[in-house]
Amino acid sequence: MSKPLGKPDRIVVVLGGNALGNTPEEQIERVNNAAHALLGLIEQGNEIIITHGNGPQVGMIQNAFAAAHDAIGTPAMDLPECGAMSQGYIGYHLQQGIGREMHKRYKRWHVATVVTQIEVDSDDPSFQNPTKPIGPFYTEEQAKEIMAAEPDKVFVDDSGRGWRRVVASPEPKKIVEAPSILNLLDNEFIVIACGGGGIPVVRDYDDKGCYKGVAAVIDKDAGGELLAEDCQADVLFLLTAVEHVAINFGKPDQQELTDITADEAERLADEGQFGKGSMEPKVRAAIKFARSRKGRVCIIGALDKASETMAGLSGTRIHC
Ligand SMILES: Nc1ncnc2c1ncn2[C@@H]1O[C@H](COP(=O)(O)OP(=O)(O)O)[C@@H](O)[C@H]1O
Ligand SMILES: NC(=O)OP(=O)(O)O
Repeated sequence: MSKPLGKPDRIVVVLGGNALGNTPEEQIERVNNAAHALLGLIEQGNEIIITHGNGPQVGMIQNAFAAAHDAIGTPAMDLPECGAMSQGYIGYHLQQGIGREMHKRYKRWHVATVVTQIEVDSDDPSFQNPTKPIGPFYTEEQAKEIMAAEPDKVFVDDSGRGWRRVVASPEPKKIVEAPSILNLLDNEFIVIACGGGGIPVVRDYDDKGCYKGVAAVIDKDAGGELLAEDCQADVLFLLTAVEHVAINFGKPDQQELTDITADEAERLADEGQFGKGSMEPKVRAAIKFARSRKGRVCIIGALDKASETMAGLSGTRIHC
C-alpha cells in the first residue's frame, strides 16, 4: 500500500473521456458522481484544476454535423470547431455538477470553463501518422466500408474493443490561454481548462502571427501534464476506469503497481507493458511531470475512488 501524500496545495485532475458516457444523460450522471469525488479532494484541503478527455464526444459532434449536412445541407464542421464545442458541452455539465456540490457545502460557487487553445508544431510527425481514436466503435466491416467511401478517414482496431476512426494527435507545446487560467486560479475559481487536450492551433503567419485551428485531437493526459506544469501543480491526478497501472495487464500473471519511480515506469513503457493509446500516454505524462520538478508526483487511479486514491489507499504513484 502506498504512503499517504499529506496535503498538497494544487492538484490537476484529468478525467478520461471514456468515463463520461455516450449521451448527455449519461454524461450528467457520471459528471455528478465525479463532482462528488472532486469535492472530496477540496475537503481534504486541496486546490483543484480540472481537465478532461473528449474522444467519444468530439467524434459524436462531428458525425452529427456530417449527418445533418447530408440530410439538410447544414455546414460540415471541422475538427477544431468540434473540439471547441466538446469543451463547452463537457465544461457546461462539469460546471453544473461541481457548482451544485459547491453550493450545497459552501453556499458559493466559482467554477469556470476556459475554452483553451494549445499551440502545436505544424510539422509534428503525428500529422503523417494518426493515432488518436475518436467517436464510436464500428465493426471491421463497417469501418472498411467507410474508408472505401471516404479515403481521407483512417480507422484502426482499438485494443480489441472494435474499430474506431483515428486522427492526428500532436504534442502540446504552449497553452495560449495560460494567463487567463492563472488569473482565475488567483481569484479562487475552480477552473476547467484544456478540455480534450486543448484545441490544437498553429501560428498563422499570414495573419499577424495569430492562431488557426488544425485537424487533430491532442491527448488529454499530455495536455493535462502541460497544464499542471503551467499551474505549478504539486500533483497530477489521472483518473480512469482502473484502480492501478499493471504489468502483464489482462494476463493470468497480471501484477498491479502501487508505487514506482519515473525510471522504472519508463523502462516498463519501453518494454511495451502499457496499452498504446490508452495506458501508455498516461504513464508517459506521469514520467514527464515527475521529472519536471523535484517532489512532484503523478497518481493514476480510478475516478470512483478519487478520495481513497488521494489518501494513498488506492492508485499507482509515479515519482522520481
Ligand atoms: N498496463 C495496463 N494497466 C492498466 N490498464 C491498462 C494497461 N494497459 C491498458 N490498460 C487499459 O487502459 C485503460 C485506460 O485508458 P483509456 O480507456 O484510454 O482511459 P481514459 O478514457 O480514462 O483516458 C484502462 O481502463 C485499461 O483497460
Ligand atoms: N482528447 C483525449 O485524449 O480524449 P480521450 O480521453 O477521450 O481519449
